[in-house]
Amino acid sequence: MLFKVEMDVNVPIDFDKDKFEELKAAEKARFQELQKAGTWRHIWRVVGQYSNVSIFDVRDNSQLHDIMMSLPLYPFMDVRVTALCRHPSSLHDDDR
Ligand SMILES: O=C(O)CC1=CCC(=O)O1
Repeated sequence: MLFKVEMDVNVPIDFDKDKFEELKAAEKARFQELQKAGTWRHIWRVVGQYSNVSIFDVRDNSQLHDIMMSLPLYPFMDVRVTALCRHPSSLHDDDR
């Protein structure tokens, strides 16, 4: 199942900088693990914002939920999830 996930990262101005760098490194490692597995298919930065738009390919809603809960930066995120399905005109067989 495919989902568009929009993540806005909001870090309190007085949050410990070293701790935040640790969380960012952990987030990057988790992202790259999921990207290699094909689960986190795409990510784009939203220009001018500490936000991204991502496409996830997961088994079901529960798997996406568990992944989101596992993200090190999750406590700082506002997240919007949109379920996607294949467009009938798509040339890509894996759009489902
Ligand atoms: O930088 C972000 O938008 C948050 C994030 C998601 C994956 C990653 O490496 O950083």
